[in-house]
Amino acid sequence: MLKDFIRRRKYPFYKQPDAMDCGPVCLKMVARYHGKNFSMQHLRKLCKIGKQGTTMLDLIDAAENIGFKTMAAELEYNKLHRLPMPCIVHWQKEHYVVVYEVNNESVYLADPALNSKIKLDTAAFLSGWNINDDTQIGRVLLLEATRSFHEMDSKPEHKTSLWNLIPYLKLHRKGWFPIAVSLALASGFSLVIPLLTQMIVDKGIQGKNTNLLLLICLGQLMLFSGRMLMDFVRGRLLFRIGARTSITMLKDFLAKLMKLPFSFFDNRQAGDNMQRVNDNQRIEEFLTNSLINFILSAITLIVLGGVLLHYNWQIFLLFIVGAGISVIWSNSFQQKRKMIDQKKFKVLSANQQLLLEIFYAMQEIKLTGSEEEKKQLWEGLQDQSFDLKLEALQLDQRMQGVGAFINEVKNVLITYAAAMLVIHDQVTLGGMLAITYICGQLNAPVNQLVEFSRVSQNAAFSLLRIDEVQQETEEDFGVDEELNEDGPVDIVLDQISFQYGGKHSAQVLKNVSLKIPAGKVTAIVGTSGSGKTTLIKLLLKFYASSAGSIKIGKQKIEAINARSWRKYCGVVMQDGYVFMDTIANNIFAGAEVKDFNRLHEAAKMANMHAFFLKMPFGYETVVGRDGFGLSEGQKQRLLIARMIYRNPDYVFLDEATNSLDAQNELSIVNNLNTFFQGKTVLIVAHRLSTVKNADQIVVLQQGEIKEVGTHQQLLQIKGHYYHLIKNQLELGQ
Ligand SMILES: Nc1ncnc2c1ncn2[C@@H]1O[C@H](COP(=O)(O)OP(=O)(O)OP(=O)(O)O)[C@@H](O)[C@H]1O
Repeated sequence: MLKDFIRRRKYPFYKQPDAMDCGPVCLKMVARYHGKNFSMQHLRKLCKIGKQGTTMLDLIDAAENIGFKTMAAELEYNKLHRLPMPCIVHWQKEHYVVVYEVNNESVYLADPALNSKIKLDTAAFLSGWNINDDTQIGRVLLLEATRSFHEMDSKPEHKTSLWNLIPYLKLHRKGWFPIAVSLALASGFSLVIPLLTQMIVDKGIQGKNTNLLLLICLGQLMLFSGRMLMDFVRGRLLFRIGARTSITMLKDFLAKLMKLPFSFFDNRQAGDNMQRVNDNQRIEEFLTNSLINFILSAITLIVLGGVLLHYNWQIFLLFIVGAGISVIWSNSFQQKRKMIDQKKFKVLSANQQLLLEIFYAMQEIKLTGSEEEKKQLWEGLQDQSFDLKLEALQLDQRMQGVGAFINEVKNVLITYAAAMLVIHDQVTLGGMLAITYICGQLNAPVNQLVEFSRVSQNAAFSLLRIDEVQQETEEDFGVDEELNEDGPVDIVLDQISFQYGGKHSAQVLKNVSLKIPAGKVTAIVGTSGSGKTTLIKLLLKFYASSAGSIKIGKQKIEAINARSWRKYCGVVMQDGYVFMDTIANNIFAGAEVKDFNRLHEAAKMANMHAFFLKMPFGYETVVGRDGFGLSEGQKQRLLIARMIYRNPDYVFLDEATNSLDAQNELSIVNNLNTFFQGKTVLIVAHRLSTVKNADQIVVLQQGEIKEVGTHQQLLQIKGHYYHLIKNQLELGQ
């Protein structure tokens, strides 16, 4: 039994840093079980993790890449115990967990979304594993470590622990000295107070010495005042150190984020990055609160524990046994608490998701009349949440009630034992009071030490998550070449292929070869989803192609520093963003020189000058998400003005005029045609009016180039282009 317990404790467990990391973390746990340590960064890359996480096929590829022989199967529950363990199972149709052991009543599993391993009974396991409710069948990925796995070198994680905070703390050396002094004095106080208590009784009361009594009380008063003053000063110092450390860390974090490639943000949910900002706050809380509480508790325990031992070793032992039983009692509830936490977490996130959807989709809800449906969904979640809260409360009450009873029994026993010692003249009455005072003072530190182990684990995990971002390769790491700029040059794509995910994901671009000539306008047309935006993103170095090469003049795009390249590009994307800032600053965005004459010119070309002048504060009016509202068409024209102000050599427009009315479009397209003179331009558009004057038109269908030519040439061959724009021709555009 004990052997089983020890063995199970050794099963590796890792928590997933990001919402979509369950696949690679499961692989990490299984590899660790077999003795190899692979970093999350490495496994994430192998799993080709995207916003939707990893597919079973990509997980298999990744496992085979590190030397596992794999077999994926759909299997009946009663066969699970015969499989080689550990294995990975598909969980609740959207998640992966590791199963370490299966026996008659229970399944031991490691769910990376939780804080530690859990044991589930068969019914609970089946409810998460079953493919559907009527069967006892689920999906499993079996992994066998082969020779090549054992011969492979580990690629361990960059080492992170709470010690990594030391360089940050060193920045505030001066503040730590007074804190250390205040802690030393605090420990002195905790030593002196029980001794003073004893003196009051033994010397003051029993010796009927009123002067001494007064003196001790005065001394006690001064000690308390001193302690309060020190707590006050320490609180301030800690706040400064914690807040400054957190700001420095946050600054480093944001500086790093800005240097990361676009794919980093594309592959993660925004919530994961926000979570990392919260992680910084958690570390601040750890430094300013938990760490000092821990040190204080440890000092109090050592000093008061020593004094108690000095008074009487039997009472000391009684205290240790009592405290030990109470800690074991609270720990015995861990498993149940974890399971309730898991359910609570799910309900909470579903609740948050639903509320967000209700706020964002209010228009659709009203239009479709689904108010009642959404309300019922929400109420259902509230009922579940209520049941879980009640369950948690009952558990807590049982735990705390019995815990308090154990504590009281311990206190009564100690009082009884101390009283017996007084009766047998082994301890004075003052000594007895000092002992009960000490035992009372020791309860809180014991609980705080237990709590600290949990808080420090969370802080270490937060630090790991922040450090993971610090370890990511920067967009321009080792890429120093500037663009050789003597005016625009040709951009040449040679056999470009691209997939967003792993090798099993869809090919978005297939062998695309294309010359975008310097100083000319190239238009790309094609049905929705044919890869037009993706092509622009490759040209802007947001992604690297899976195969083939892109050259800007004679330089390979991958050799050119991305920031240097983008300096020469003016882009209006389909989902371009208007910052919450003034109109002027929105147009100046990223510009080194702020020239108001040029700003007005750009706005005029985008047909927005007159409109901006009519705004409440003209060009100083704040627009954007929470600013003054702009229509889609006005937003697009502002983005066009921004692009014009940059006066780039290379222009990329992705459906930049699709929200404009015919009148505005005509006039802006005319202005742009003048602006395009001498620039290399790539336009993605559906509207005939935007593309027909292009020097060359490229037709992209399902990631492949089908036709290239001028409007007239393509009309004549009556192929893909003709069919794409036929309706617009008939409409006479
Ligand atoms: N970040 C992404 N991750 C995974 N797949 C993506 C991503 N972005 C686009 N895709 C997929 O790539 C394919 C091409 O998308 P893309 O946006 O390039 O098409 P498009 O031709 O610009 O379409 P539209 O005319 O509708 O804007 C689509 O099937 C889309 O689902």
